[in-house]
Amino acid sequence: MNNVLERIVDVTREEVRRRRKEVPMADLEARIHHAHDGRPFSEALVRPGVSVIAEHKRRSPSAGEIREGATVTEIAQAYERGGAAALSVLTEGPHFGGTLGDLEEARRATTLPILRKDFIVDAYQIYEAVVAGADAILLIVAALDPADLVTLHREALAVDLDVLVEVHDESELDTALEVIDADVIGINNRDLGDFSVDVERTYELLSDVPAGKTVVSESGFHTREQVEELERVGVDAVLIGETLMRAPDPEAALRVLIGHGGSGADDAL
Ligand SMILES: O=P(O)(O)OC[C@@H](O)[C@@H](O)c1c[nH]c2ccccc12
Repeated sequence: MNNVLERIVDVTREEVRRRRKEVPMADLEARIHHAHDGRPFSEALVRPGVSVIAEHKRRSPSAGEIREGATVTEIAQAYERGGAAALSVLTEGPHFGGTLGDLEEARRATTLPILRKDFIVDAYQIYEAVVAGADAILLIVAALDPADLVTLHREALAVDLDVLVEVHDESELDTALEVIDADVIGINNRDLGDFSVDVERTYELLSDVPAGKTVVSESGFHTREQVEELERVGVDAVLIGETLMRAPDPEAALRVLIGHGGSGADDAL
């Protein structure tokens, strides 16, 4: 594992230990039975064209503060009106400024399926996700050893969550396929070791993904042309955060990226 990711994972484990003391796992388990009905996440990604998973992201280690002042409700509703297929809500606190409360708020504000975007290393976080109203979680292959990947994947499916399995290179893709036979594969164009971005990463790995898998390209997208290129090569969905969060009008920006912007709408980006 590499440095930035390693540090975030260490901090996450500490945070989970602290939260576990406040709300014991058994309490969360009891609350799962009263959790909301799920919304179909994976299904939303395989509609015709490239589906957009629009992300709520306040700040990041690479970009610093991205957008201040806007509420989750405003952003999530703008994404829904703009045509997002699903939402991603970053709930990691120390590095991304997110909370589980953000996810709860997004759930109340829209009808879209929601991905809990976080560094999931413990089953406790999966239970939290369900109780907060998530329909899917992210598992990052680079952050987990194979045994933990198997356990967490199984736990998530057992509580009816879909799982987006994130890879960044060929060996991680092999792990995702061989160890858990992942259905939904996220190719992250950003290296979580140094936060450098190269959207070519998606094209390099795509040919190694077997037919029948759902592919999501993640990170670094700014233009309609880039999204069109993904569509041409058969990528199912794209995960976009920063470009939408920085846009003066996130709804208009999303329309442009999806191709529903109309003439002269490029200014929205
Ligand atoms: O803001 P961008 O470049 O559009 O990227 C969104 C998303 O892919 C990115 O936030 C992300 C992908 N995988 C992650 C894992 C943890 C935290 C964040 C991420």
